[in-house]
Amino acid sequence: MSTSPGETALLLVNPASGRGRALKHWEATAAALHEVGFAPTVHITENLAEATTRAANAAAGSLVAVLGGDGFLGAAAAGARESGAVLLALAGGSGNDTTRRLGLALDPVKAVHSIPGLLAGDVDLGIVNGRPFLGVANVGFDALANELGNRARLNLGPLVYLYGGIKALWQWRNVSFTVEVDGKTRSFVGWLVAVGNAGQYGGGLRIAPCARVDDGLLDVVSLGTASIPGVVAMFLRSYRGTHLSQRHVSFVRGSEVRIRASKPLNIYADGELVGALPAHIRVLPAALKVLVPAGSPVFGPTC
Ligand SMILES: Nc1ncnc2c1ncn2[C@@H]1O[C@H](COP(=O)(O)OP(=O)(O)OP(=O)(O)O)[C@@H](O)[C@H]1O
Repeated sequence: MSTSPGETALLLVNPASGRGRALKHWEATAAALHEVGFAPTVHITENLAEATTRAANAAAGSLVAVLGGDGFLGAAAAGARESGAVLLALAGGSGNDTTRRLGLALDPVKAVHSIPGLLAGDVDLGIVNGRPFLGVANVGFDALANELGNRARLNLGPLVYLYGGIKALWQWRNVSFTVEVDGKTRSFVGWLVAVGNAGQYGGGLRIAPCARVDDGLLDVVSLGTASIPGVVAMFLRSYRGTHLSQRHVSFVRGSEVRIRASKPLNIYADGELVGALPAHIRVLPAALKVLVPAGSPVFGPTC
């Protein structure tokens, strides 16, 4: 992205992200924005909705740098979609999965210094029950792990999701899911349904490893009646994205997804609680512009 001296930019900071990680880094991040030619206005937000409003009120084509986690980034993306502002994801959260998946530096200062070499790519936005998301919408065992991780008292960084997953293994009981993808319905008993846009969650789990943000499609990955060792194996393999060929894992791509379950379950998106099933998930192709490095892993052919 080319910049001219004194160019306006917003820096949105979630003081709660990463249990204080964003707060720790915002001053150095603002200074780095100055160094690359911006005159940033900093907003330390009061809540998630403020990220949406601030990004929605930004000038079209202006930079909105988002220092927070996946949930905060998703909220800002919802606003940038309305204004036409260009988003920069800065890792200030616990998992920072979408920032990682886009291929950006995890050090916010380094990411800002890389701006002159970044490109503004058109990125799809997922919408689950009316709420926009960039990364993954998920329901089942992984959503329970997310919920239990959010309740952890200790500051565990990305390990918070591992902690949540271990706790969830003892609590989860398989459910009967009905999943419709572009009109084709499948019912199965199992562990989870994850709908990927950027496709990564949980601090490094590439649950939908073939997901691209520029294909106008969602990658739907389900896990059926695997044993506990089978589930653990799947999650371990998902760090490398090699789990799709595993028994009980199914993968289908489409633009509209409906999910129901045999008992009340909550669906999460970008690590945030959306609400209860049923869920209707769709994709808005090329909905917003996001800064990415050339050769970003979620643009162009993946697998
Ligand atoms: N002042 C605030 N501004 C914005 N969000 C806030 C604020 N206080 C608490 N939150 C909560 O922060 C959560 C979003 O956190 P965020 O995604 O930025 O970080 P994280 O959960 O630590 O990281 P990750 O999602 O990458 O694992 C939301 O649930 C939101 O309600």
